[in-house]
Amino acid sequence: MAPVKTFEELFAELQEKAVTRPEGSSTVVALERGVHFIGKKVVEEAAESWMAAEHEGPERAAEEISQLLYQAQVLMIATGLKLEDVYRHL
Ligand SMILES: N=c1c2ncn([C@@H]3O[C@H](COP(=O)(O)OP(=O)(O)OP(=O)(O)O)[C@@H](O)[C@H]3O)c2ncn1[C@@H]1O[C@H](COP(=O)(O)O)[C@@H](O)[C@H]1O
Repeated sequence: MAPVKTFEELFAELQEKAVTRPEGSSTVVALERGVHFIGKKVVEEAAESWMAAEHEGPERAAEEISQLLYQAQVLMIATGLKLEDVYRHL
């Protein structure tokens, strides 16, 4: 089983990709396409999370929610936000 990645670890990984811009990174492609594109992905994954939770069971819901968290992080990076900027509203 692959090691578990935390929310903070994923964010640090994405921040580094945003700086180093490695080839083949889906995050870099999304950042190049911009906030409008990423925003649509957030909405898409939110809808898929809802549908999975209501109709497809917890395992599928977990998969879709992980993608929602990923897309939310990409949106934060595209907007120039750090985790702390969001956490202080929690
Ligand atoms: N957790 C994710 C993650 N979740 C979703 N996605 C991508 O988000 C994009 C949009 O999702 P879509 O649902 O539209 O894509 P799709 O092909 O239709 O997939 P399905 O929803 O149909 O399954 C796809 O390219 C997914 O690969 C992710 N891309 C990357 N990560 C992680 O982010 C890190 C950096 O990844 P790279 O930037 O690709 O190196 C790595 O740790 C990755 O595991």
